[in-house]
Formats: sequence, structure tokens, C-alpha cells
Amino acid sequence: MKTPPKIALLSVPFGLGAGNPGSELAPRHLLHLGLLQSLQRLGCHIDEQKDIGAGIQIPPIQLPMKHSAEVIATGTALAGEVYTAVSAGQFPFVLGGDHSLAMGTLAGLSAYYPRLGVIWIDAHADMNTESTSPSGNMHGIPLAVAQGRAQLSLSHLWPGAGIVSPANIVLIGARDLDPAEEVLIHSAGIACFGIADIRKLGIDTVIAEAIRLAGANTDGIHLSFDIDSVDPTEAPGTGTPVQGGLTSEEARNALRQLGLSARLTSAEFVEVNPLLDRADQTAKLAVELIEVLLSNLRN
Ligand SMILES: NC(=[NH2+])NCCC[C@H](N)C(=O)O
Ligand SMILES: [Mn+2]
Ligand SMILES: [Mn+2]
Repeated sequence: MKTPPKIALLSVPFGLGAGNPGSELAPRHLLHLGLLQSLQRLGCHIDEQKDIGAGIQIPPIQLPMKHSAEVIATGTALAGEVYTAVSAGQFPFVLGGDHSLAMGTLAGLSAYYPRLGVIWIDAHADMNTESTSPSGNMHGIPLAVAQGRAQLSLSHLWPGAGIVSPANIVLIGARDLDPAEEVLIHSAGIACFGIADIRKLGIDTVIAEAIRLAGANTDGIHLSFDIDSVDPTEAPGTGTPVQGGLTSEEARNALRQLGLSARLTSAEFVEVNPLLDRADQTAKLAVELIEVLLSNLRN
């Protein structure tokens, strides 16, 4: 019988990678809604809880993207905390914030796990580069950066960071891809389960297959969960909502199954925007989904 892991809860109140303000408020807001207390009630072992800020830092690279210096500085601070956590045997859980912070998480993780699998549950692929981004928003590029396809690389954020192989990336829930992302996904052969696949196969089969693909020849699996994967009728409080998403029930089942997998070694939860929410509907769902994930961890 495996025991629940020690969790390092890393809050990142940062939202400058998104197109609209508000996601920086999510960590405090979810904690205010009682996240920590209910996790403790559910028997989660929260080993430590930290707020990640970033000092002033000269960016190692200039990019034609909005707020790239701030994104890089925050990512560097986060990468260090994530690296420290995994080195100490903790399970890092990163609470954002916008999705640009995944670059920091992945930089820290890839320095520790030479072969990292990534399961990306999101309406988007976040696989633009600086030259294909239609918006200039940094939250649209982390998964291209992680593969070493962009000007910015994970090693700009953290020395010793590696890359993530496209063979070990699995996209779930993607339904709003930019043209360059489509080309990249097809040419690199990246596994992508859209909503039609989920309805046809069922979410349980999709998650089992995702764990198999992301886990093949890897040392750990990271889950990156963007709340805009869930349909806007149930999760309206997010900056780039896309119709036709997961039901909250599918999201719950996905997170339960991922939590129960001994292969899962880290996770992050991003893109909740309290300023765009309706009566805390999205924030409350987020609290519930995080509880499902973390209370089932067994590794
Ligand atoms: N993490 C997110 N919500 N990303 C949305 C990205 C939207 C669009 N593909 C872009 O690159 O700007
Ligand atoms: Mn995203
Ligand atoms: Mn998204």
C-alpha cells in the first residue's frame, strides 16, 4: 500500500502571461475559499506552502512578446522551488496564475527528470513560438518552449534544464489550435485527444492511454491542467474560454484517475480568473478539482 506523498504547494500569483488581468488573484482566492483546510481534512500531507514571487532580474534573452521579462523572472524563481521540492522527494503542486508559468515548472522538473512525460489538459495546445503567436501572449508558448522549438528555451530559465520529447507529450481537450500549432502537432506526431475522442472512448480510457504514452520510457509524469479545458458553461471564469469543452464530471474523473496513478510526480493548475468568474462558479469548481487530484495521490 503506497502512502500519500508530501506535497509542496507552490502558489504563483502571476498573470502577466495572459491577455487579461485577473489570474494572478486565483491562488489567494482559492485559499480564501478554504482550499488548504479541506485538503488537510481530506488527509493530504501538505509539507510546505509557499508564495512564489520574482526579484528584479535582467532577462537572458529579448523577445517580441508581452511581459516576457516578468514571465522569465517568475519562471526562474518557480523553477528553483520546483527543483528543490523534487530533490527533497516532495510532490510539487503549482497553483497559478496563467499558463506561462508552466515554463518555470517544466524547467525545474526537466533538470531533475532527464526524461519527463507531460499530460496537458487544455482547450489550447500552447505550442506557438514567438514568431507564430497571434496574440503575443506568453501563455500561448510554453509547450513549444519545452520542446526546444522556440527562441526561448527552458535552460534560459534554469541552468541544467532539459527538453521534453514530443513522444512523451499528450494533449487532452484541445479544440482551439492555431494553424502553426496544427502543423507542429501533426509533423511531430504529438498525441492529441480532442473532445470527440473523449466522447467516443470515454475519459477513463483516454486518461489510461495518456498515462501509457506520457509514461513510456520516462522518469516522471507532469500534469498541466488549464481550467479552460472545461466547458465555459461550467467554468466561465477564465481568460480564453472555448465552447464545447469537458464536463466537470469528465474533469473530475480525469483528475481522480491521474491522482491515483503512481506515475504522476507533479502537477499544476492554471488560468482561473476570479475577475471573469460568475459568483465564484469557476473558483469553486477549481477547489473541488484540486481536492480530487491531491486527495487521491499515491506515489
Ligand atoms: N494558456 C492559454 N489559455 N493559452 C491561450 C492561447 C491562445 C492562443 N493560441 C495564443 O497563442 O495566444
Ligand atoms: Mn493553456
Ligand atoms: Mn487554455
